Amino acid sequence: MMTPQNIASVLEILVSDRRTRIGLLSLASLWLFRYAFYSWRKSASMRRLDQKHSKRRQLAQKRKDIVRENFSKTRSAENIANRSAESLLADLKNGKLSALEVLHAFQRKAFEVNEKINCITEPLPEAEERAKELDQKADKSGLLFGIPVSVKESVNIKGYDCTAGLEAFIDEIVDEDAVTVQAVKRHGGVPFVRTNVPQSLFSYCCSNPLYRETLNPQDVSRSPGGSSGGEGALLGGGGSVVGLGTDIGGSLRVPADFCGVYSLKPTAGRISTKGLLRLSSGNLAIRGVVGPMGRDFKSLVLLSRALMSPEMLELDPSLPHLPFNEKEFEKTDRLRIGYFTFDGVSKCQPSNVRAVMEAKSALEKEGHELVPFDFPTLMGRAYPSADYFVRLMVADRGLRLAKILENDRVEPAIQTVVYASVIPAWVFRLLKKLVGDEDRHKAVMLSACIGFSSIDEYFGHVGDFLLWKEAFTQLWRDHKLDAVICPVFPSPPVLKEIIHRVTSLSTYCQLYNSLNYPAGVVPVTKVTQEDLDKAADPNVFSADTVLEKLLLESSRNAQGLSVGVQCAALPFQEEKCLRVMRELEKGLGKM
Ligand SMILES: CCCCCC/C=C\CCCCCCCC(=O)NCCO
Repeated sequence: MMTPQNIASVLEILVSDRRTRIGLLSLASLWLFRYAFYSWRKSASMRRLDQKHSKRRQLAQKRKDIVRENFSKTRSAENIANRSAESLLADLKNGKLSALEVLHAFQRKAFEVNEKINCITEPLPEAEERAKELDQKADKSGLLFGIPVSVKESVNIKGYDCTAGLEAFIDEIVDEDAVTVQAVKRHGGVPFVRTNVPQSLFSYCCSNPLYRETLNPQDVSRSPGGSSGGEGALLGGGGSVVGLGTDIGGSLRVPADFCGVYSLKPTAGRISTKGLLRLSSGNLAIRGVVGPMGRDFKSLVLLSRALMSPEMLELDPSLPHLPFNEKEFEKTDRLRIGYFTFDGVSKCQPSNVRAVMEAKSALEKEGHELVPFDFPTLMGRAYPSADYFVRLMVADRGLRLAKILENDRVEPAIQTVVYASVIPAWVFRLLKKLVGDEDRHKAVMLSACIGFSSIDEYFGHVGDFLLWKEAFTQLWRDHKLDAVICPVFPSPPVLKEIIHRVTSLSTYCQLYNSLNYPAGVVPVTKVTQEDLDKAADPNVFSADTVLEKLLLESSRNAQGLSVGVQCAALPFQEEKCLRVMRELEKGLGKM
């Protein structure tokens, strides 16, 4: 038996033998040498990385200086940057405003907002020339004529590197605009700034080692959400009126919700994704999309029209021929709309339940029929939507991303990816058995880390997933629904210290990525003291999981912050989705 005495006597024998002593000493020195060598190599590579970051930031600063000098020549015009895209467009077309003065007003405002919340990575100095060219044109047609458009950093812009805050892509200059940027330009839009993202776009944070952290314009102690967080923050702060974001698990919708603005996640395949930095482009089960964001609803519709225009279809002939259907959008007949406030995974705080119920009343006021759509109960626990999403999203256990991150500083939000790629799957399988399914969020996270042991298992899972999607759509049809409204996120905007932990809480958004349904966000209400009192009362609201408890903590002092609602429709029915959003706007008295 191995007792401490036995171990001590074995050690004594070993140490008393001279040759063993020398052997042990050599082994220890070798280990020490190896450790010192790797530490030195690591710190040298971190120094190189810091230099690379600082050089890239200097370039961004140079571009800022050029742009500042240009807009300083024009007098300050706050009243321009406050206006909606629709009202600007009217004056740009009738000649009351020039594209250049509109650009300068937005550049000035964007810089002002950026000083407070660090939401832009850099401006695009070439916007100046573009605006001047537009001002020379007699033909002022184009859905976005002269409108400044902000662009998420991971969307390709010719002549720039699109990094997603990853070392591997710094200075990798792209030679063509993304198709969406080309479409914006064809419609007379003026891409003018690039907005910040979380490292790798694989989280709901908005921080990366290169461009650092973006803050929420409503409350700087909170995150703007991600991954289109810079975009949401700039729009919410008033520095842009429309912009482009991307979404594979909520990245257009979480920031819109957290920053009090509008967005539309389209069906994958409706808007071209050519020219996006996509780290999971090989994932056909859960597909990434690019979509519009807007400071107000009408501006969102304007950009949506441009992104689904015949010009877009011409630029990417692989898209189905579905130009924006004005007739469908303009319809006014009564709609049958489902609603739910619990998806079976993440319990919503009172403010977020109230937002859905207020949206329900607003839509009823407009004459629509609202019916409960409690899909988790109707489908039974055999259909855990969150589990399908995460397992398929990281079917490679994050291996691809972990390789890209090899020489990088890694942000806390994606540390799990690095751990999962080095710890054997059986460890997570065992942990999942021990933990059980009681804590739904832990179970979801562990599912993601387990991955698949064979292609056979993966295909089986995808097969089950497709059946789940069919069952969901059938349920929707059985309820004769035109659309569904539900929460965007289970809580108000989250504190920046904990945002990196909420990945498995964004289940309301992930649902529509799994289903590939279009879904948009409308800000509906603001958190009240009464909401917070209810949240703190265990008789009214009980947080079940560790993360729900953490969210509850984070919601303290959240009064006054915006809370939105998601509106979803069946695949390729973006117009219907926007129509429900419009009806909601009307019902809320915003139109
Ligand atoms: C194997 C690693 C486990 C890590 C656990 C991660 C769990 C779930 C991953 C989902 C994260 C999705 C975030 C997507 C945000 C988004 O929409 N990005 C937009 C990309 O264009």
